[in-house]
Amino acid sequence: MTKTVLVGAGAMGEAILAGLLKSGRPADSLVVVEKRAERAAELVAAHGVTVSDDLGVVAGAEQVLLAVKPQDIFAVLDEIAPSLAAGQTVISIAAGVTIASIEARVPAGVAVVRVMPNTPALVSEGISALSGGLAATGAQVAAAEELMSACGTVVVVPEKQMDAVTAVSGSGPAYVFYVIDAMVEAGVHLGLPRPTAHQLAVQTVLGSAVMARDTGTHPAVLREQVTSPAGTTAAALRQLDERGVRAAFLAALEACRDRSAELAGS
Ligand SMILES: NC(=O)C1=CN([C@@H]2O[C@H](COP(=O)(O)OP(=O)(O)OC[C@H]3O[C@@H](n4cnc5c(N)ncnc54)[C@H](OP(=O)(O)O)[C@@H]3O)[C@@H](O)[C@H]2O)C=CC1
Ligand SMILES: O=C(O)[C@@H]1CCC=N1
Repeated sequence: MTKTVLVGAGAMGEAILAGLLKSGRPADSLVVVEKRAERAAELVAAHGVTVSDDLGVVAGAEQVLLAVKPQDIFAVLDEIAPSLAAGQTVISIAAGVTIASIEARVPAGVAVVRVMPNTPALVSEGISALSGGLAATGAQVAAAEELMSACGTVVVVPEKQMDAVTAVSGSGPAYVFYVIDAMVEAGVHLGLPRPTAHQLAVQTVLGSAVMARDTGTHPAVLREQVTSPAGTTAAALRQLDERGVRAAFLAALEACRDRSAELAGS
């Protein structure tokens, strides 16, 4: 029996697929559904997995992981519902889409688990927040946790926190890449060769994240440790404060949360 069927191997689906395979998950325990022949060939060549254009392959799978856009998920659910049966688990990573709206479209006894992953899953450094639905047993939620743990850290959260989670970690890598890109461009502006600016910016973000994680020290304290009296960092941070960067982050994450909530009805 195929253990897991992945429906949708776009940016996030392929990152999860790569994370699963990198963690040692056997390729023959996975089937990917992809309708476009050209994309299917790419996935076979890159990952050595079985790719089908038939959503009927979900029949009998232990887990069906839906990685399609929120705007497409209900059409996919309506198409696969006749092939699903009690005991299977549908895992959705669609932003905003609620567990109840999925449960309403699958047969009774099909477990639903909602997950918000992020793209660092590709390098097994992702973080996924996960909530189980009404029909999901402890064992089914644990199996979903195990699946996602191949892509990095997993935390279980109440579903009502999912829009906020999306604002912090689901969309979060985009903010970090934005910061890296801005630091590289600024470094080039200051006269550094682009490869040097890139290496300095990426390792600085990586080292800072590892330090925040491994020391457990509050980021404000870590920031103070960099900020010598009347020094260079204080001059830089003053510019960030004067230009409203902290307020911009709050507004950005609020907009993200609100868009996630809107997608519930997509
Ligand atoms: N990108 C991210 O960082 C994150 C995304 N998510 C969620 O993941 C989901 C996917 O997002 P993302 O990867 O960015 O989007 P993409 O558009 O990159 O991927 C969506 C994929 O779904 C495929 N698809 C659509 N309909 C079907 C179908 N009927 N059968 C099989 N495949 C289908 C598309 O194929 P085709 O191109 O051939 O139409 C495409 O490959 C969304 O719900 C999003 O909210 C969650 C967390 C993070
Ligand atoms: O931009 C999006 O809608 C998706 C959901 C979280 C990250 N990317």
